Amino acid sequence: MARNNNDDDDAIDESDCCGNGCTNCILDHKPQPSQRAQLAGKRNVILTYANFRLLSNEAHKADAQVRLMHFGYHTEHDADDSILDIPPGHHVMLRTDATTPLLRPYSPYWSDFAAKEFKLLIKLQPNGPMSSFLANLQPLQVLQFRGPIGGNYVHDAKAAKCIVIIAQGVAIAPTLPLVAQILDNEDDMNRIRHLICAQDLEHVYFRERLLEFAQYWNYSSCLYLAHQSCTCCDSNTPPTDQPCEQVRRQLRYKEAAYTGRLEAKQLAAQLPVNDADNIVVIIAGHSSFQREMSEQVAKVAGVSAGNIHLL
Ligand SMILES: Cc1cc2nc3c(=O)[nH]c(=O)nc-3n(C[C@H](O)[C@H](O)[C@H](O)COP(=O)(O)OP(=O)(O)OC[C@H]3O[C@@H](n4cnc5c(N)ncnc54)[C@H](O)[C@@H]3O)c2cc1C
Repeated sequence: MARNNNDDDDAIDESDCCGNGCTNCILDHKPQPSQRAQLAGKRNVILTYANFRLLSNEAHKADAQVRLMHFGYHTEHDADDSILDIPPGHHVMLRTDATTPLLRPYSPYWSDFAAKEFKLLIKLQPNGPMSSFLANLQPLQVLQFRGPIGGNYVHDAKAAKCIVIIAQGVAIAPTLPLVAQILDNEDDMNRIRHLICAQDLEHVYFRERLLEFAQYWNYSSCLYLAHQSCTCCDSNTPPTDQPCEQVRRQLRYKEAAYTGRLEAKQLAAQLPVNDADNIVVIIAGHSSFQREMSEQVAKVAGVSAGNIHLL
């Protein structure tokens, strides 16, 4: 059961941190009133812990441990003076004290400003305390979220750079609003290379959405499928630049894939040569993945730390 929201001041202290060493910790990135909310003259409901009701909870077709959860703002006194603003690339903190107090960050892949709703893609971790709690959620159950937290990457629509977005597994979620923001703005001349690391094609989340993105002149993507199986290759078959015929037949128009991990050689092929100042790299994934990828992009393309952003 969610707590009553009677502590709704905006103070942040040590107890607001989940202790997992997040790159964008709430202690350094306090939720700030958004420009959009200020322009609209409205209150952003999520700036302090707010109640959200679970509207739907679907298992992903390839993996029952991956859930698509849709939440809507819940209040008994909803005067129309509020909005929900979670800018692209930001996350929110989920707080629960069902059994013991727990705090965990989650990154919405979709949110609606006026309807005050958002969606999460959640991978339930074996034996994870928050995962166990989420696995047993009931329809319409009310949870408490606070945010938006982030701001490590501030997009410049006038920059005309090559934005390389590297996403691992469910961490593709916060990269979708970032991509959509660029593609939806006709005046934005930045180009996006979306490098998506997944175990296999079945685990490429939001594949249809990625195919929609591929219609735009300034978007391209490549899937890195570390454990793609087929009947023609075995574990001794070395990865090649082109997937085998069987995997190729499963790809859709404008879909590029590589059956292996994204490593230095593949990164070097994706990053523009001798143009480090015009490359911006955004990395979404587990902290060890973020560390490894940051080191690789710095090494293979000389991208400076200031142009590498971790979500
Ligand atoms: C900024 C940020 C945003 C996040 N957004 C999302 C999101 O949108 N969806 C989502 O499912 N999770 C997300 N996470 C992870 C999430 O906060 C929890 O860690 C996760 O749900 C597990 O919580 P837990 O309490 O069940 O298990 P924990 O006790 O936190 O973790 C259990 C085990 O799983 C490992 N683990 C946790 N997360 C991952 C991961 N992503 N990949 C591989 N191993 C992992 C931990 O290292 C640990 O060994 C995000 C994390 C951060 C830092």
